[in-house]
Amino acid sequence: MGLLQLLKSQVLCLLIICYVFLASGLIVNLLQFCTLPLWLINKQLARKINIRLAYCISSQMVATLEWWSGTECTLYTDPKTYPLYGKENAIVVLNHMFEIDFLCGWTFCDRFGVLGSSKVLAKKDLAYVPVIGWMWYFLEIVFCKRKWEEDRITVAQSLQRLQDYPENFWFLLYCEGTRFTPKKHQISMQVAETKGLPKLKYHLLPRTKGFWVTVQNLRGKAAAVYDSTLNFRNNESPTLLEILSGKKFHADLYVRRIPLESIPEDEAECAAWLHKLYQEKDSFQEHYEQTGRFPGPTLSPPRRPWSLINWLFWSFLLLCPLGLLLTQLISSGSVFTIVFSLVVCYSDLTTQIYSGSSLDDRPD
Ligand SMILES: CC/C=C\C/C=C\C/C=C\C/C=C\C/C=C\C/C=C\CCC(=O)SCCNC(=O)CCNC(=O)[C@H](O)C(C)(C)COP(=O)(O)OP(=O)(O)OC[C@H]1O[C@@H](n2cnc3c(N)ncnc32)[C@H](O)[C@@H]1OP(=O)(O)O
Ligand SMILES: CCCCCCCCCCCCCCCCCC(=O)OC[C@@H](O)COP(=O)(O)O
Repeated sequence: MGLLQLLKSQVLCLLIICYVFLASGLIVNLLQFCTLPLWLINKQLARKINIRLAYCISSQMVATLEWWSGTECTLYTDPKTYPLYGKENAIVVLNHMFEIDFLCGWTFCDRFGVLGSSKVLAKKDLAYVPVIGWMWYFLEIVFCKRKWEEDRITVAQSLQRLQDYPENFWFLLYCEGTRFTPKKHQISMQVAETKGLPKLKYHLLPRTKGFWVTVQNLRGKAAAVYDSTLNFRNNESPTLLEILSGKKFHADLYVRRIPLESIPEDEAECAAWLHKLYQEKDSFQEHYEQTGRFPGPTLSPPRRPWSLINWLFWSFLLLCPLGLLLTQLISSGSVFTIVFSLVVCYSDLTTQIYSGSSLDDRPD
């Protein structure tokens, strides 16, 4: 482990990153709350302001992936459709296998200039999470209770509201509905069997209702479905904690652009279409497993400096007063200072001693 890597893996760094994220996030949430009266006067302006405010939060997580951990992202896609990305509204269908798959999605959103406005069909519980959930409320994120009797009305209504959305967005749909685990896979393949559907090896059986309602309600607004399949090199499954500790990974994303008009309108036909799509996605994963790459040409859309600039701005704004406070406390020699310093040093030390990486790095 290099010196820089060792520095990045310190608990103190993690605490600083989380402090900046939470403090800035709550400030942004407050600013978003202040835009409430504007929604009554000028809705489109309120939406545009909220897109920029949301960028302040989500781009910090993108910055940790791109600039702090240095994770690289390669896109496998048709060069003919590449110029359309970010220039049109799209429904993104992504496999849900990794803890940080949403973060890789955000990274691509940033690279194509749609990070602030991008949306997801998210479970309702996430709406109550401070910072991210509250930010989503002002971004008009679509929430579902995973109770179709209720969702069929509320999800459709939320999607209809996006018809006059003023900026381009990508709408993310995890059709599997939950993250892949062997247990969930086993159950969903039992469902596949009872429905007479072919088995999937790398995906859960997709839930078709959310896809159908999304496609139907975004017709005329979204131009295409981006069928996206994500994987990490060397069979790795990165965690958020590893990213925050500065560990580097390499993500590969395979994207196919499918015009929305080519998707059937009838619910049953649309469901059959989605099942076929997941069988194709499964074959792409099989290809990746066999060859270590997805089919087709690769492109590497460059990371942009804005996420880093935003992160540095908030860090400067929030760490300067904290630094001044700590300097004052240290010069006063209070009991709090000593106890706080000891706790931080102790936790750093124990992490170093017990973490697998430091043990692995010892000479034989
Ligand atoms: C160029 C670059 C391109 C791309 C870049 C990539 C991405 C970037 C894009 C945007 C990023 C933006 C934001 C991302 C940020 C963060 C995201 C983070 C978090 C969100 C994650 C979530 O919250 S996921 C959970 C919520 N979402 C979903 O659940 C969606 C899928 N679900 C549905 O669609 C459901 O149908 C529903 C929710 C609408 C309703 O659910 P309900 O449970 O009521 O109904 P079902 O669908 O289950 O209907 C019952 C039918 O299901 C069958 N069944 C039963 N058991 C199973 C099983 N185990 N598996 C499959 N099917 C099952 C049952 O038999 C019923 O069958 P029917 O024949 O009657 O339909
Ligand atoms: C700068 C960075 C600092 C970060 C420090 C703080 C970390 C805060 C992290 C907030 C991340 C919020 C993004 C939420 C996305 C999580 C994905 C998710 O939750 O998917 C749910 C699905 O799978 C369904 O789950 P199940 O209920 O089926 O199981």
